[in-house]
Amino acid sequence: MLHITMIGCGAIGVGVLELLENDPQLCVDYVIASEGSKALVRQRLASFKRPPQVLTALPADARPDFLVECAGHRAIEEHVLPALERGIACLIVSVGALSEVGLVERLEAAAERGHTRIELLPGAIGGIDALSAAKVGGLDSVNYTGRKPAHAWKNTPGEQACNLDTISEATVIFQGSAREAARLYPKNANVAATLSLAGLGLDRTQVTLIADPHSDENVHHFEARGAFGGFELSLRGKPLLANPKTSALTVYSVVRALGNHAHAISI
Ligand SMILES: NC(=O)C1=CN([C@@H]2O[C@H](COP(=O)(O)OP(=O)(O)OC[C@H]3O[C@@H](n4cnc5c(N)ncnc54)[C@H](OP(=O)(O)O)[C@@H]3O)[C@@H](O)[C@H]2O)C=CC1
Ligand SMILES: O=C([O-])CC(=O)C(=O)O
Repeated sequence: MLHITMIGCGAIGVGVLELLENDPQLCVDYVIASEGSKALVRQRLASFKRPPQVLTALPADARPDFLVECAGHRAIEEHVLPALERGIACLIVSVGALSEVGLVERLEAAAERGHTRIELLPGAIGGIDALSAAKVGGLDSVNYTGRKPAHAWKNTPGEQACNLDTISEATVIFQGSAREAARLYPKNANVAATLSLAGLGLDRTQVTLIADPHSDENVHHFEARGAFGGFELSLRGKPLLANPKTSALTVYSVVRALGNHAHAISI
């Protein structure tokens, strides 16, 4: 049985915990929450058959097989970097945070010092296996378009690009590099950052973001060309009720990754 610690118990964290409840080969022992959310998280987990312990930091003597980050940028600084130094393997969902200059290198250095590994999860997008394999032969271009319901862009610079409450047609709110997209839209930058890290990097990956008043899905579309040929992928993700910025596939991506580590066959 694999022993897991989760950081964050929001929309993704709760979804993951619900799906892991019945897996006899995976046990979540601890959930790390912020001080202010501890009581709420305990309440969320009260009805679980085997509720994990809710703490604000990993105990010094704890040695989980995997630490799974489902929380955000701050949690990478606070919990992932120290865990790597302690030799604990980490799975990261907030891949957009890795757009910050120097963070990838700091994570790599911490993992090397701890003789352990970091796994960046595909989350809301698919085709990362094909894209990173294509990179081996050489990529020429990767173009990504993210289309979300208009309300999913609330509290982002999309509000300055158009009136999200009144637009009647799909409207482009951003066009530029993945680096610029990550700077302006940090909470929506995970897919763009994942494609960049698997492919051509933040400066050469082109991003278009669209607010669509007629859509109730998070649509991720990308096209890649290179020595291997070309491919395109369109993924229409259903948003989670608890957080419309987040696609349900992200939850399944975490569960799949953990299952691949725990079960005899991985795919
Ligand atoms: N790779 C991908 O494709 C995707 C990645 N994501 C990323 O996944 C992350 C989680 O998303 P989601 O579950 O929807 O977000 P939510 O806001 O629903 O949940 C995040 C939870 O993490 C907690 N948290 C934040 N910082 C810390 C910390 N330092 N220590 C402990 N707990 C913390 C928050 O608690 P509190 O409120 O107290 O801060 C909150 O409960 C986000 O960073 C998001 O950008 C999302 C979708 C797709
Ligand atoms: O669809 C999702 O879950 C998340 C998303 O767009 C992103 O962060 O890039």
